[in-house]
Amino acid sequence: MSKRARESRQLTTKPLSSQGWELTAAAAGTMGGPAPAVAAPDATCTLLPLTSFPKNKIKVLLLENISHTAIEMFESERFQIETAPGALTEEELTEKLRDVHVLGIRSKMHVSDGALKAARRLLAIGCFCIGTNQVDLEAANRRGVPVFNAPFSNTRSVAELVIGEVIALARQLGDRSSELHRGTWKKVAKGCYEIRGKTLGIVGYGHIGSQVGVLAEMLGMHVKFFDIATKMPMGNNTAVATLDELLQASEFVTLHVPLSETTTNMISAPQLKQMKQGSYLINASRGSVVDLAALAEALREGHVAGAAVDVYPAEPEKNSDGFTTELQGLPNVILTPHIGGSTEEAQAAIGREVATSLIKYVNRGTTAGAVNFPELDFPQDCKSHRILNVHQNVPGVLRNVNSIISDLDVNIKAQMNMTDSNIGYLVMDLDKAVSHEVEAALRELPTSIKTRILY
Ligand SMILES: NC(=O)c1ccc[n+]([C@@H]2O[C@H](COP(=O)([O-])OP(=O)(O)OC[C@H]3O[C@@H](n4cnc5c(N)ncnc54)[C@H](O)[C@@H]3O)[C@@H](O)[C@H]2O)c1
Ligand SMILES: O=C(O)CC[C@@H](O)C(=O)O
Repeated sequence: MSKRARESRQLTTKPLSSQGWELTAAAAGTMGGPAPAVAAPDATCTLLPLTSFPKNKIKVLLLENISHTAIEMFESERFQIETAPGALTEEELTEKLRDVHVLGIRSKMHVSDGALKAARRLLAIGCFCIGTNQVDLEAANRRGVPVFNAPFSNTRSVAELVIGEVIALARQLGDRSSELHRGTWKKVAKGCYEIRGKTLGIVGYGHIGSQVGVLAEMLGMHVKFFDIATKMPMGNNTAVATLDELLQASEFVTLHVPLSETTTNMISAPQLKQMKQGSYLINASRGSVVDLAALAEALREGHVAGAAVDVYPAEPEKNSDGFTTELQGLPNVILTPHIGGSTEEAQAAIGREVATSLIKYVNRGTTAGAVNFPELDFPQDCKSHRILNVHQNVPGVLRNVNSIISDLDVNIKAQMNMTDSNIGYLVMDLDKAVSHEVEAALRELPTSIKTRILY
């Protein structure tokens, strides 16, 4: 008998008694909203507690004005909730994360490996937005923390803003409006155009880019796109082979790529030179995709006739903070404070979507939709007791885990393990509850990163 097996013989199974916090069907039903909340347990599920941890000890920290729809869902779960309107400094976040289980952020809050290291209790991070570049995803993965986002809840809002900006740039609306606010009546047609028949070039033809393409075509524009992946063209949109080809063919260029090594400064002086004389640039992706100094120069020279910019390489953490950019004061430049996805509809939908993912992970260990983690969505048998083990992806982990379990008086009802290049994620359902000593034995395995027993 192995040493581990001998040790595990002393471990016990344990009847679930008053330690369990029972999620009643009524409580689950109050989550509300059109998006599916955590599925209500069926009637038989009330025979066993669905979680073996006191839910009111789960601490949720929500930064950057996350929608009330998310707050209501966490409240229904009876989690403790703390909110703050803006992002924190790294030091403030590191301090706060020491006893937080769930962190919710939007695009401003940078989550570094240093902050994650101190976050010993952190179970999951929710980015209540599309972009996840603000989080060190690799570090979160290595530390066993899945990161969730809302991949398309604000897609339409961004696409509509971009279409509005195409028209606003073509008609110099920003300048005309500011002039009238200052009392200057300047009725001109020079340099103002219809968008019908013009070419819109889309860089990055994913969720947002393709939606913009559909709307632009409905307004009579020709639409071309460039993407590093092969994409199915919508309607009469056509793919081009290179970024230069797109820039040379378009009156309007709009950017919809994620921030990455390949997209940082992808529009800089050489690319701006490739754009047509008198064309327009729109950036509602990420600030560092465009070299703003080069854009300012192209605007001053008149080579670019206007620009609409929603995102900046450095953005203020709070609404009250000051802001400067080299684009301020230039003609026909529309500046917006990163509001592409900021509509009532989008924020409410994002709140529900990301809160649902986080609650499912806390309550059941479901990682479907995580952007940095092996994805497991394991059917729930309400009479099972679930163990979750995030571990290093090395040989022998299952052997060691099973040697702890196999000497107990329990049946393994189901077991699923998914791995990526760094970590593995094991979900195991047992027919009986096991004691905290078993949990501790699993946690102490040298390969274990995070271990939880749910119910
Ligand atoms: N302004 C806002 O408020 C706001 C709101 C939502 C999203 N965003 C930003 O928009 C980005 C795009 O969102 P999405 O939902 O369309 O993402 P998506 O993942 O659906 O699409 C991105 C597309 O870009 C392509 N791509 C990646 N690298 C490329 C490269 N080097 N050259 C050409 N194409 C490349 C991908 O293949 C993909 O098709 C997000 O990552 C986010 O940063 C901004
Ligand atoms: O809400 C935000 O802070 C940013 C939204 C947007 O940039 C996104 O990535 O979804």
